[in-house]
Amino acid sequence: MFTASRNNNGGNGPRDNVPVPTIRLEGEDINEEDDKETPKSPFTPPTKKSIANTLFPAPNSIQRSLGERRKVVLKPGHSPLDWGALNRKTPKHILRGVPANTPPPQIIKISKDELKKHKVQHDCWTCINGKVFNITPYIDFHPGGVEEIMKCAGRDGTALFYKYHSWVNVDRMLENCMVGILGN
Ligand code: HEM
Repeated sequence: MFTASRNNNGGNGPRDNVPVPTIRLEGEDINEEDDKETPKSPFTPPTKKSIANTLFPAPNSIQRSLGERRKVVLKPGHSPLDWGALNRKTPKHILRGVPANTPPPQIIKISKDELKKHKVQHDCWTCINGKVFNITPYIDFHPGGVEEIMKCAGRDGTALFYKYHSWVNVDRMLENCMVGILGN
């Protein structure tokens, strides 16, 4: 007799305890073995509580340990994807906020006094892990809101940054906004 069965393991062999449906073609012989009642599913249906406990972020993640997520509504055109697009089409010196012929950020030293001068929304720098970034163009794109990101304006924001989101890749996100390296 022909039975078409398919495991739910991507076709790589049967999985333990998982019922496999049997499809019978019309007019074919019935084998008693096949006629047994389908075993009960080993899965219990999810409840609201179990869904809340299993969705992203994972229950034991850093995100959860911070309590309620505090994302804000961003202005239209300010999603993370829009930030990516802006980075692709904007010349780097504009994102860095420096003249076009400025040497690469890796060889520019910035003093703490200079960093302090850039602490307003239209001219805002911060330092994370020793790298100074011009965050002026990013402020409106920050998923945590303007008020939060402005707490690191004109100063070293490393501790605050890691307190809220150690998982965010700041070097990648702000790579085109890097002004220089923090000196003394
Ligand atoms: C300058 C560098 C910063 C960058 C590039 C940055 C980037 C981000 C990104 C990408 C997210 C979304 C995270 C996610 O969805 O998983 C986020 C959320 C957030 N950020 Fe920042 N951030 C910066 C600085 C800060 C600072 C200084 C603070 C606080 C004083 C802060 C507070 C927050 C908060 C509260 C959220 C929402 C967290 C959540 O989703 O639960 N951020 N930030």
